[in-house]
Amino acid sequence: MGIRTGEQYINSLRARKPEVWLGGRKVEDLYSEDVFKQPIHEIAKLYDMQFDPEYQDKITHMCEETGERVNNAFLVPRSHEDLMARSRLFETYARATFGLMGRTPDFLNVVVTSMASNSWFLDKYNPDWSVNIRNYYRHIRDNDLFLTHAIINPQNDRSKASYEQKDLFTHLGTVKETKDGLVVRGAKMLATLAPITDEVIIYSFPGFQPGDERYALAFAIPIDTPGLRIICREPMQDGKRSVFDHPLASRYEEMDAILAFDDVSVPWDRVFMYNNVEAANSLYPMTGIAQQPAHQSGVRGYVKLAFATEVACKVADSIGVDGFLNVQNDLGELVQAVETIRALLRVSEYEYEVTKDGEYRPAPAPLETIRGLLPKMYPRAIEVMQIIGAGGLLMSPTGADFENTELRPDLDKYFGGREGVSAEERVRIFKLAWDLCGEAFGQRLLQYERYYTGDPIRKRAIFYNQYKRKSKFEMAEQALKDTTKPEKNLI
Ligand SMILES: Cc1cc2nc3c(=O)[nH]c(=O)nc-3n(C[C@H](O)[C@H](O)[C@H](O)COP(=O)(O)OP(=O)(O)OC[C@H]3O[C@@H](n4cnc5c(N)ncnc54)[C@H](O)[C@@H]3O)c2cc1C
Repeated sequence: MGIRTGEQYINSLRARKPEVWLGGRKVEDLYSEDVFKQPIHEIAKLYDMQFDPEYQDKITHMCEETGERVNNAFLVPRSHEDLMARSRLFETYARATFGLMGRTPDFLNVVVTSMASNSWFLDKYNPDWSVNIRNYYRHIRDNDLFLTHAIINPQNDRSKASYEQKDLFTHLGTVKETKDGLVVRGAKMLATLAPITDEVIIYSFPGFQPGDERYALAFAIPIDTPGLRIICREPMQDGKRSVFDHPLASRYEEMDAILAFDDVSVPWDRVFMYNNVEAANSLYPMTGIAQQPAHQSGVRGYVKLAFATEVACKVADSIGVDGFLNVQNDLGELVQAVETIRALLRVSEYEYEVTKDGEYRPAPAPLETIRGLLPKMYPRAIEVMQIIGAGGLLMSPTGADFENTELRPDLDKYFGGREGVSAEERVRIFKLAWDLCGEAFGQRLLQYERYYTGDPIRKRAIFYNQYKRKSKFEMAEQALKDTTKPEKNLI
């Protein structure tokens, strides 16, 4: 089949019935549920872009294996141009949602592409596993599927291993093998957008110890597999808020969920590994599934930071405060942050690595640097927006107020901005800002930037340790040598 339209994506959602729990009730018809309607349409728009002549060549390509047109997320990069083709996809999708939706289909499709193209390392454990992941890659590529993933154990007692928790199956683990596959039980989190995806893929960060065998597993199943329960967090919006009052929250809510597996059967051909601590710990380093998706996340994060910066600038301009030195200083800082991330992205794309199998990967150090900087830069952009918007952020009337003819003259008079900025224009700008910096929706966006791919503190510690292993500290050593020379040699 190759690329799907938005309508085909929606039809496949309507055809299945995953077990989704929302606010204490089971969702009967996902598509009619207000909370999900608009996000479904935002994802559908991305699918439709694949057919739009303006974007098609930017974000899709002809698959060599099938001769069909497929998304660039399924491209195994064999040249610098391939890397840039992916980059174009990431940026096009990110711009379509202002970087506010992190788990658009490209994210996990890149993960699976990386896993499949590097799955050879699994052969020494079980050759079926690498065959399964390659076939799975073909399945999602050729049907243009949308995946969620859950790689983290629920936060129960982090001071203990999975097998030491109160119940052996609090964290997702293998219960038994049958002739048809594995039976798994327990929970994983934090599956963003799970209710409106086609499939879920399960794997984990490294760090397994002997004793963790039953938890060392990776597999993928359809999201409506019997026994899989999707427990959603409280929605940040009810799906009924007006686009005027909540221009971003009303459209880009990415629902997050815990996945509870109640003796779920995973067919053998969907098992990518199990019961093997060494294989599970090798998955990240051997397959590039940190690097390739970090490219998507870096581009998306760049777009999101650039968007937040633009909104902060518009707020300042609309009330005529951007002539003040302190405001210019804050906004200049944000623009420089955006430029820093853009430069790091370019370095990662131009100082690429090539694996021994000829796969091109963006350079990891600049991507990890983005990963370390954005959890500081994005909250700072939000803080600057709050500081500049000040009291006005709280003082926006509603769209309904603007429609009231009795009230409207007052609004036009008291809510107008600097010369040339009407009341409605100023209020619209401030509402954009409030969704980002005041609403629960905006707080989630901030938390996402901190944690979307692991703990930034531990990630930076790993980054430092890698640097320490590689670095010979040559300049410092040279300077030390110089100071041991007799003084006369120093002139
Ligand atoms: C909005 C959002 C969306 C997300 N989407 C997804 C998704 O789609 N799929 C997915 O799989 N995951 C997703 N994540 C989850 C994300 O991967 C985790 O939040 C992240 O890995 C951190 O894990 P945690 O939340 O369990 O925090 P924890 O690991 O429990 O950390 C809590 C605190 O304790 C500290 N801490 C914990 N353990 C240690 C330790 N061993 N050493 C030192 N300090 C420690 C941490 O520094 C942190 O301050 C998402 C997260 C967010 C916030």
